Amino acid sequence: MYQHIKVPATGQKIQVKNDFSLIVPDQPIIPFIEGDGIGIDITPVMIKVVDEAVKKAYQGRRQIAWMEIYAGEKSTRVYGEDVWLPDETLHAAKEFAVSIKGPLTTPVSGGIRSINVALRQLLDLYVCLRPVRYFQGVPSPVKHPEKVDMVIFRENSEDIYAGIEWEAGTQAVRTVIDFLMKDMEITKIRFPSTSAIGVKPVSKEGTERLVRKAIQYAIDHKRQSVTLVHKGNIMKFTEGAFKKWGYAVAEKEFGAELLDGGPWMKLRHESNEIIIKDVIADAFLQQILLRPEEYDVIATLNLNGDYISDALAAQVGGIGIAPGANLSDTIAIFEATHGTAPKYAGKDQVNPGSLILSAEMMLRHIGWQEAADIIITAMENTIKDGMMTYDLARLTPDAKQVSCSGFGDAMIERM
Ligand SMILES: NC(=O)C1=CN([C@@H]2O[C@H](COP(=O)(O)OP(=O)(O)OC[C@H]3O[C@@H](n4cnc5c(N)ncnc54)[C@H](OP(=O)(O)O)[C@@H]3O)[C@@H](O)[C@H]2O)C=CC1
Ligand SMILES: O=C(O)CCC(=O)C(=O)O
Ligand SMILES: [Mg+2]
Repeated sequence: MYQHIKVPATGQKIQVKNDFSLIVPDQPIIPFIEGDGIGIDITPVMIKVVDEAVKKAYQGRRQIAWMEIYAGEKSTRVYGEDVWLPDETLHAAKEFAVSIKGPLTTPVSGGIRSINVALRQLLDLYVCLRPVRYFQGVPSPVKHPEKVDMVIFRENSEDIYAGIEWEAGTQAVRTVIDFLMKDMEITKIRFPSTSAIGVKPVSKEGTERLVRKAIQYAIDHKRQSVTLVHKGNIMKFTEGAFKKWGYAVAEKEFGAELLDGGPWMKLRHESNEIIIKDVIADAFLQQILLRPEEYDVIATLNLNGDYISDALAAQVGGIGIAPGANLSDTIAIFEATHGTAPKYAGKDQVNPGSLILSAEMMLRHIGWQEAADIIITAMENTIKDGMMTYDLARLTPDAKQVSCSGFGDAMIERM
């Protein structure tokens, strides 16, 4: 059935029920994409750590049957030049429901469009979920990194990531600019003959489904607030509408009520009260440095979410320990927040923590909490003992610097 993907004979498929809950066999087949650049370093370490945690938690009763699927540079070697994202990779991600991936390269300016974004869009993985928390002992540029405990819900299917843009100087951009100036009577394009144009679609449906997930998460995890982060003062009909539609979801679907006359709202679920608020994106970026304790669950658009993810990751010690997940109602692909860090590729040097913590999220997603807990404790103890990869070690005077694989081994020793 598959051309290059070898389905392990020993495992079984995870199934998704009509209510979107999962039926997880004891030997689930989990597809993985190795990833470009440092993917070659971090992915094997992640698999080793996860296998050990699962072994410790379930003494052989449960085991992941890993199945390699291909995207990015490795795909072009397996399937042939120019095949960056084979159909069967998309098919496997759907069929097996839960996967994990390493980072994939996207060239700047020309060349292919992002395979990462394509995966999210083609599979309609509309939530990019990125929790940001502090691990004791990690060096941080701020005085109180422990005050950061936020969960970012980044809209993952629209905004300027839709890739609708036309290059300056082309016939296509001239057609678009002519249309804007003649038919739409736009007079504000400052340099029409040398402009490129990009389009930013933001929809009511896309906003509602994202904000719905963020509020539900806040309810399920007893969080204090959901903040809609937008630049609605400038982009009124896209980012401004995100704010308006977001509040409307809180009111209509969750029964939230205006707080002190609004626009902030509050909703009550059992004994928990959740504040729904909004903040303009630039103000948010300074406030997360000054008063991070005031922010909890964050719901935001695609580009804002991209910037915020890296900024918050830095605040708790960097992108080496920043995990994430791309989710639809039926499919999940876990991945780190960072990219391929090409200068470190193949050097066994970078921090595998982000991908390991992404796998920890994956274990929780399939209900294997015991294995996930083992990973968290091992990560905490490894860092507490001063065992760190270069990124954290260079900022920690007493650190015992370890390699990428050395960090994985140090975690396993502490399980
Ligand atoms: N989801 C994905 O697959 C993503 C892919 N990308 C792609 O990755 C490529 C490179 O992007 P770039 O902008 O350089 O961003 P990267 O995140 O790849 O790297 C930027 C810097 O972050 C640090 N870093 C990243 N990963 C780690 C790690 N695991 N451990 C320790 N430090 C780390 C390094 O800092 P230092 O130099 O200080 O040591 C590195 O130079 C691009 O093609 C981009 O499109 C980018 C983001 C996400
Ligand atoms: O697709 C890419 O190359 C970059 C993606 C990215 O920055 C992200 O997912 O945070
Ligand atoms: Mg990013």
